[in-house]
Amino acid sequence: MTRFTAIIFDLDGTLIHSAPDLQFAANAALETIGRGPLDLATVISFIGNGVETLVKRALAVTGGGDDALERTVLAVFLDVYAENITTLTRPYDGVIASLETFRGEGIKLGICTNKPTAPALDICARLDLTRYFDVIVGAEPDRPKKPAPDMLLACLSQLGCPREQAIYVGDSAVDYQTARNCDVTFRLFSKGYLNEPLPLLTAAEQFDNWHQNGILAV
Ligand SMILES: O=C(O)COP(=O)(O)O
Ligand SMILES: [Mg+2]
Repeated sequence: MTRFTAIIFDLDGTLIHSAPDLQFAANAALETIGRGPLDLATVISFIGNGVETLVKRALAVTGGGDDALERTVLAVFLDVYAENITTLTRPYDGVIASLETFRGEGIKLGICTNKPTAPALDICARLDLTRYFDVIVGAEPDRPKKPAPDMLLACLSQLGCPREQAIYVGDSAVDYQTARNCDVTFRLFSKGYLNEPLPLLTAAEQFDNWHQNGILAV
């Protein structure tokens, strides 16, 4: 029997392919200040550190911008995103079946995402994911984002799970570092939005297909 009793997942690029809706909102926000659109690969390379960073990076590559412009563009981005949050966003193939399997095995499930809490909850509700999770922790203004340990520790505490019994599954260097900062076992979904190289992971520490539930292998 496995020693793991809880699995906590990152959201964007791990459970869901959300980049096309994030790209739409980013480009709509850029358009309001006369900036041209970004392609999908560029937007994907900006995902993982939260929406503020995504907007900051989008402004930086289209001509720059100060804090006031960042705030203005972020507000438009969030408004547009709220209206188009699951237009194109879908769970990766095999995610639902995996969640069903984990629940069937009595494993506690959580989400720990740098996406703000409101859109994270909205997406889960619209994609019928909410029912699988005991806790969903999103970014809050007064809490340090990943890779700071705070969010993942909050998730563990709400699950009542000791850190040595948990796995954190993510798609990015931010997620890897978060798990390390919490001393939690990490598994990489390698077909998400990895945009920085990671230290060498063994084959058992990563997977590229949700139809293989190998992430629970020790
Ligand atoms: O909002 C982001 O930048 C990333 O969100 P994630 O933590 O779910 O990958
Ligand atoms: Mg991610």
